[in-house]
Amino acid sequence: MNNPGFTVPAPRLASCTYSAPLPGGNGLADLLSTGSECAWIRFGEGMVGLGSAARFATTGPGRFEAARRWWMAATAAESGDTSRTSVPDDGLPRRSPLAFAAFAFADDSPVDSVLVVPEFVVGSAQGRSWLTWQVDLDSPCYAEKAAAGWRPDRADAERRLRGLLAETAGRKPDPAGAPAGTGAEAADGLRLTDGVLTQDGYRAAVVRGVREIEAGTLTKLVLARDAVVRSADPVDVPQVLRTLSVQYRDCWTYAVNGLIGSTPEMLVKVDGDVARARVLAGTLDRDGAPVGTAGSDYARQLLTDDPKQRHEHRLAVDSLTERLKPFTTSLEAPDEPFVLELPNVWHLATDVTALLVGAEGARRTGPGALALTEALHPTAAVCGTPREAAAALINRLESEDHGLDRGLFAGPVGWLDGNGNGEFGIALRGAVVEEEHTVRLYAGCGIVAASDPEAELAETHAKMRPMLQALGLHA
Ligand SMILES: C=C(O[C@@H]1C=C(C(=O)O)C=C[C@H]1O)C(=O)O
Repeated sequence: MNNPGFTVPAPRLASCTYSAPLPGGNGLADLLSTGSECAWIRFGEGMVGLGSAARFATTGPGRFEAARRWWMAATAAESGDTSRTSVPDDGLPRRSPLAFAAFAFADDSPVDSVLVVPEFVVGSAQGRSWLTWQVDLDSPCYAEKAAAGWRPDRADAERRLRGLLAETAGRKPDPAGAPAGTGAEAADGLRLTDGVLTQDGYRAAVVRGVREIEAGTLTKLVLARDAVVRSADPVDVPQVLRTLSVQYRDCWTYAVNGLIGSTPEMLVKVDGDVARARVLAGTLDRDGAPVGTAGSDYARQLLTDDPKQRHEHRLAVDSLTERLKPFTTSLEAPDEPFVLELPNVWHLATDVTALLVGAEGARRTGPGALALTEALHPTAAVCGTPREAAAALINRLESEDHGLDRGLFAGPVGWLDGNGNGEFGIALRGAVVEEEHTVRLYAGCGIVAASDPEAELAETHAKMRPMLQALGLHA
């Protein structure tokens, strides 16, 4: 690699992974303590990253390619001993080295897309837990030892982990000073305001979007708005994530570099030769809806049987399958969507499964998670149809008219390993921690010819509800 395309040299990562109980003996989410951890949790399982071994930041249309090249260089030292599957040998998921990642939605966003390589990754899946220690062999701490042949091992890992946990315990926010997270008192110190794209601005943008659709420029467009929560006390990010991971168990709770949330939508998951996605589009607020069986009937009537919702959903599924297909030897996407029930909303959902090309032989020759993410992002679930026309109109109606840059919102967020495996969700139902007392929330809706501005605005409220409630607001 003569011209890797980055000025700071890539690290030379080495790692060791071993079976171990979760530190502290509680659940994964309980490892979140300072707010600077990385996280990826669903149904109580997943991974939490502690500390930092290396980091890469980039912007622009080449952000995925730059990240991919940096990651290839960083993991080259360990890439000799890999098989493609993430569940090999002694039953431990082979996910090392591992980075958490978040990418900006737009090619021209000034916001950094990042790869974060935590020093420790604590993982849990199928009742097993493990620890991975990752170091940069060229960093001042290890260079001399590494030159003499040293490589990370379990004994050193355990020593280092004890040190790291003691350090972070010292930085833990004072629980007495943290917001309680529920109840009227908690809401007292919190203030919710419109963001740069106000609610009035949002209605106006939807009207203009519908007009463009009627004029035939495009078929579907996703428009977003932002809102800001300011808190008298520092925002208790670990508590917010713990709440989300418990209340939205079926969603992927994520934290990377200040981007936090719990998304129900999977852009692409690559495990060995198999790629999976969960496409969502078509939303119904559960607030005020009938409960129990009556609720399911209501959801079926207003989602499954509604041509507007079905149309919106079909466009989102097609945008994913058309772009995924060239990388696959077989692809399954049921014609009939199912209704995904979340605590705040119902969605029309389609799960897609595909077998990737290059499935023969011992090593991956087909695309990895990051290459697929680049090919698939942005789908019509968060951009529109056709993609280019929708992206241009989003730029006009959100950015030029109102100064809203989506930043990492609606971009891919997740993790990747050194073998091309990984999971990238779409960063929805989330927020960016802008500073200790301020978080900016985002939510968007698919706009089609039949869209009503007031109903779309109401839908953004429903989509912000999980984060608002986790922050302690009554929403
Ligand atoms: C854009 C968002 O959600 C997307 C839009 C949806 C819709 O318009 O029905 C549904 C799920 C997501 O694909 C969001 O949550 O902010």
